[in-house]
Amino acid sequence: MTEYDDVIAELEIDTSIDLPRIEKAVREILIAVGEDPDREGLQDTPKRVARSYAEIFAGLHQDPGDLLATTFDLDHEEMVLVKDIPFYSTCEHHLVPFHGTAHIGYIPSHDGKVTGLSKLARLVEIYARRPQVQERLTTQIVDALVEHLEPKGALVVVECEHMCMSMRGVRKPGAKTVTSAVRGQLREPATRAEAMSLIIGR
Ligand SMILES: Nc1nc2c(ncn2[C@@H]2O[C@H](COP(=O)(O)OP(=O)(O)OP(=O)(O)O)[C@@H](O)[C@H]2O)c(=O)[nH]1
Ligand SMILES: [Zn+2]
Repeated sequence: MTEYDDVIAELEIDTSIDLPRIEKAVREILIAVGEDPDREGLQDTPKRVARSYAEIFAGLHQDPGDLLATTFDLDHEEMVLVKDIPFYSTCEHHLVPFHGTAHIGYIPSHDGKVTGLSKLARLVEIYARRPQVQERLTTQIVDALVEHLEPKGALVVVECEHMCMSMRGVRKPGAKTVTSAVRGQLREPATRAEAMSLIIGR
């Protein structure tokens, strides 16, 4: 039994996340920026950051295959689209947040294999809760759909604001980055236009 066991259980954290090591590193960062890690307000900060990192990087230890293993046969071969899925991720270049919304559409396989709608939002979480770049987040989501649902087509659109462009660096708050990844039948202009109009027509 370690002092971290209750945290690991509460947050359902994968035990391969090394909480004491994060804590040590955060203490070092505080010293390096010129702070006193032993002053009252900062005493518990390394521990808090370790817990919060375990949460925001939990996706590194989660398998989208497990998530999408449960499918059901609905005989629905038309487009399914879940839009405006909010999420937070962490920029792998600066370790500050980027956040926004994801839109996921797919046309089920010939046998109408579909997944639960919540699983699409959970899929976003698995890939968002990692050190990320927006482009990779977008393609990982669409490729997981293709691999595990074998849809006739799939499309993912992600819109984000990056804190590394807002609070530092170029300092352009409000600038939005939009990325998309399209596979299969959704590459066809008419089908793609239908999906995009469903996303934009909010
Ligand atoms: N393509 C892409 N770039 C990103 C993403 N997140 C951050 N970046 C960019 O990564 C780049 C890193 O550039 P560097 O020159 O190595 O780092 P930097 O000196 O901190 O750059 P500035 O942010 O311009 O101050 C920056 O241009 C960021 O805007 C992302 O999700 N996708
Ligand atoms: Zn960044």
